[in-house]
Amino acid sequence: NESIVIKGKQFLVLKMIGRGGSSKVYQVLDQRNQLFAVKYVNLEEADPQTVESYKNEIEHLNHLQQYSDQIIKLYDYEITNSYIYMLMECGNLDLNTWLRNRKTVNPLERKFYWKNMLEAVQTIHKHGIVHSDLKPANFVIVNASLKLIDFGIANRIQPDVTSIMKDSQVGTLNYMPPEAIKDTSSQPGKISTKGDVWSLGCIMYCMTYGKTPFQTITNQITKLHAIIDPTHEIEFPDIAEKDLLDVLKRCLVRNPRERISIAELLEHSYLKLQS
Ligand SMILES: Cn1cc(Nc2nc(NC3CCCCC3)c3c(C#N)c[nH]c3n2)cn1
Repeated sequence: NESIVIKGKQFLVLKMIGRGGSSKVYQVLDQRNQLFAVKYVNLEEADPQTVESYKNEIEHLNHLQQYSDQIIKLYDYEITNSYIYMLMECGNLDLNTWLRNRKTVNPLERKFYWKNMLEAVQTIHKHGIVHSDLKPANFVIVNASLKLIDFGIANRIQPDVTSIMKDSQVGTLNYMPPEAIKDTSSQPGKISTKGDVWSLGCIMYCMTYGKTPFQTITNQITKLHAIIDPTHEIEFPDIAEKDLLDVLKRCLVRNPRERISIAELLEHSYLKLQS
């Protein structure tokens, strides 16, 4: 097995967890047999703007460590002109893989994961960051809680055609809010924090009904039209947890101004622990 040296510390690579474009994530062991995740980014094919976006993401990740336990721990990092190494805490599994493998979700587990996701996203919003591309692969399960692993700031380095995009959920439209599609200015920064609420609502919809609201529409253009079409009613099959049904309906409101906020979701009766 190969080893990686970060800031003079040696790590033994156990396996590659995932890869996307020019970045790879490894599961590694340090000398004391502690488990870590190392994200490696090859900067050789990255343009200056992309390098800057990665540095920006790392600075924010480093800064937000202190504000919430629902942000992945970043222990160290090394940036050179040709690569980036980020030494982070290692999750047991990402939420996308976990959702795919689980047929049914335990209601209490779902409620706890929802609280974790809200807290993570509230933390980045409080520091002026809107993710705008939230999906299950952005969260990992560490012991019993969910942690956010990226803020959607770093550009996806255009992969060389040979690289197999195993990064499971790159480019999925299933979590995209209507305003991001309709936003004629198409300035990403223009999307408010309410866009992340829509995406979180799609994740919770999937944890409730086993699929995202528009997953059955396979044609991407038809899907985009359905997301923005007010006459296309999203189905909410009846469930025992009426509070959860209310959460889903309030997150999946097409008008961002009428959509529930993160702060209101954290006060919602669904999160009150009795039941
Ligand atoms: C499948 N699986 C995932 C883990 N754990 C894990 N995956 C991480 N990224 C994964 C890369 C592939 C796509 C899904 C996220 C990171 C991480 C970053 N970035 C920081 N810590 C992590 N821990 C164990 N199995």
